[in-house]
Amino acid sequence: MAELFNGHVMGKSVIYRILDANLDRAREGLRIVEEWCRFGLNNPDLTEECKRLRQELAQWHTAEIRAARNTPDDPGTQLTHEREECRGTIHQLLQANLCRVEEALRVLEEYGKLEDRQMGRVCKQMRYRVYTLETQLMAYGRHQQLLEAQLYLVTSPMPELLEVVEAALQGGLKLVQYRDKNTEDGERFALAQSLRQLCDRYGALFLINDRVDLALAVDADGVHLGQQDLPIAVAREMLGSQKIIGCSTTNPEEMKRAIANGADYVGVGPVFATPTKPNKAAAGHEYVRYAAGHCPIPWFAIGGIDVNNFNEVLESGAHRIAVVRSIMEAEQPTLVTQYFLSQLARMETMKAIQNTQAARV
Ligand SMILES: Cc1ncc(COP(=O)(O)OP(=O)(O)O)c(N)n1
Ligand SMILES: Cc1ncsc1CCOP(=O)(O)O
Ligand SMILES: [Mg+2]
Repeated sequence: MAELFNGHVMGKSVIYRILDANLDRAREGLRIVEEWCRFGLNNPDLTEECKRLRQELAQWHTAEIRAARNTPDDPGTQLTHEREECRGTIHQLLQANLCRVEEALRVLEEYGKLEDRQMGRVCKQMRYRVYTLETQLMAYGRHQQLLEAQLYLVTSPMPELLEVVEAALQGGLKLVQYRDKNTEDGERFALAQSLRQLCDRYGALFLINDRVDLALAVDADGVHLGQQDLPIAVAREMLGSQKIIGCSTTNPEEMKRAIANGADYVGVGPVFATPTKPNKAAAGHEYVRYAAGHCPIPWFAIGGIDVNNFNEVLESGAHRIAVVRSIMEAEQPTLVTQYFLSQLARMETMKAIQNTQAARV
C-alpha cells in the first residue's frame, strides 16, 4: 500500500527499511552489552536476558524486512557522532549502547505498529525490559566495583580539592567520598558535580558523606552515613536498592546493626586517634581483628592510617583501607595512592598463595 505523505510516496519498503535498520541497531547494541555481561561480569542472568531479547528481535526480522535493505543509498551510514569514536570507560560504552537499544526499540514500536500492532506492543515491552536490564547492570557493576576497591579516599575541603582527587585517580584510585561539613550548599553542590564528573572520567565510584539529598542531586553512586546521620532504612527508601550505602561503625554492635539494616559496606574505626575526627576515641586494632574475623560485607579500616602504620593495619587483618590526610595532604598524591594500592594488591596475592598452599596440605 503506497500512501502519500507530504508529497512523498510512503511505501511499505520505506517502513521496512526503517524496521530493518532499527532491528539491526537494537540487536547490535544488545550484543555489545551481552559480551560485557558474559566476559566482563561473568553474570549468567544478565547475559541470558540480553540473549533472549536479541533472539526475540530476530523473530521480527523477517526475510521481507531484510530484503528492503538498501545500504548504498542510506545517507545515515556516513554519519558518526564524535562521542561514538571516543568512549572513555566501560560504563560510558554500556550506557551509550543501552541508549541506542532503547531508541531503536522506540522506533520499532512506533513504525512497527503501522505494520503489525503486535510488533508495536512487543517492542514496547522489550523497551521496558531493557530499562530494567540497564538498572540491574549498572547496580551490579557498581557493587562489583565496591567489592574490588581496596583503597577509599575520603576528601577534606581545600582549594585544590579537584586537583588532588584527580592526582589520586591517576594513581589508580577507584573509590571517592566527598566529605565536606562547612561549605555552603550551593558551592557544595557545584563541587560534588565536578567530582562526580571527574570520577566518571576515571571510572571510579563516587559517594557523598552524610547528605542523601546531595547524593540524589548529583546522581552519586551512594552515600556514607554515620551513627548520627539519617537511618540506613530512610536513605535506602530515598536512594533505592541499586545505590551503595556505607555506614561508620566503632564496635561489633554497630557493625551487626549496620549489616542488619542493609549497609553495603562498613567503615571500621577509628583505628588510631585522628585530628580529622578529633572527638572520636580510637577503636584500635582489636576492632580491626574483630572485623577481619566476623564481617561478612566489605569493610574499610579508617582513622589515622598512613604509609608508616599501614602495614600494622594489614597485619590486624584489614584488606581495605580508607584515608583522608594521607592522600589529601600528601606532597605527591599519585605516588601515595600507587604505594597503598600496590601494597594492598601484594598482600592479596600473598594471601591467595597461602590459601592455595593450605588447600594442598
Ligand atoms: C569510610 C568512612 N568511614 C567512616 C566515616 C565517618 O562517618 P561519620 O561517623 O558519620 O563521621 P563524619 O565523616 O560524617 O564526620 C566516613 N565518613 N567514611
Ligand atoms: C571520617 C573518619 N571516620 C572515622 S576516622 C575518620 C577520619 C580519618 O581521617 P584520617 O585518615 O585523616 O585520619
Ligand atoms: Mg556522618
